[in-house]
Amino acid sequence: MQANYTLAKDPLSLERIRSILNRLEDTIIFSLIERAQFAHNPKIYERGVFKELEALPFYGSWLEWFLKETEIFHGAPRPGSPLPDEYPFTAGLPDPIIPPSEYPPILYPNTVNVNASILSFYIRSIVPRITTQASLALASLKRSRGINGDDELEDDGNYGSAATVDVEVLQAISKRVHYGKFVSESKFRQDPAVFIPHIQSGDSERLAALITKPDVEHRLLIRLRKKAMLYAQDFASDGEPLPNCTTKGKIDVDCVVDLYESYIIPLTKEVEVEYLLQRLDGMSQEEIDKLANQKY
Ligand SMILES: C=C(O[C@@H]1C=C(C(=O)O)C=C[C@H]1O)C(=O)O
Repeated sequence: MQANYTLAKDPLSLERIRSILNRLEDTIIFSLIERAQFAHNPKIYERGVFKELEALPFYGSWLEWFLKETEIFHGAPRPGSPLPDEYPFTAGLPDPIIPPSEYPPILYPNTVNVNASILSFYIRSIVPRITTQASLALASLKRSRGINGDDELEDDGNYGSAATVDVEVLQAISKRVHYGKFVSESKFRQDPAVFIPHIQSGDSERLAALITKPDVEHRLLIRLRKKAMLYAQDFASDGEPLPNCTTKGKIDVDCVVDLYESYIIPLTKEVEVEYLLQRLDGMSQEEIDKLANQKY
């Protein structure tokens, strides 16, 4: 995913960064709508289920294998890579065939990567909920044909399609959450002296309070619900929108809002704080004092 900050006049404008976060809402909602077409297919998230993978050899889940192969093919950056808006889910990736392009060093060097948390909440809390409608329809169809094995009722066999969409959703959520580093750098540069004492004392709570903007979050959740309701709307063959009383729409709107409220926003703020806690690493006290008096 080409970094879209390299050509920007002011890549750290908070307004510009927030517009990118706003646009990523659309990508995430539409990717979730695509995933909701398939049943839960829980076996693709369990390790040791697909013995064919162990012959490769690979000992992760079906989805972890899709993530690994996709990230190798895309030449995903590795820790310390100059491409600061994409982060790998897979550890120990080989060097990309084509060396990564050089990007202007906008972020301070850091090791923050929360993709393990993203993968965990996505598998445990998001996939089961957004695929409920498809899974229930499948279960009803299977029962009508006398198939009752519980582990099969949520399995439509679309393991490749489901995992392909899962990778798209995970990459979009990862980009959105890790854009918190750009937000954090932008806020830090607005007034370094406000942040520096709390970074030096390791006061995560105080830093979290400084970066939290409740009004921005409140407006985001209202906007997100309206977008999800609109994008999920079903239409009749003549193009007339089907009223919500006759159809549930393409996705569970409450689940989309909960994804942001309970997972994406808190994790973005965690990235902002963790990035700030590394913002002075390697600096001398003299450099920090100079920074405290600097206005970008
Ligand atoms: C991303 C920002 O920082 C925080 C995180 C937000 C989010 O994840 O949507 C929104 C506002 C802030 O609490 C911001 O200020 O825009």
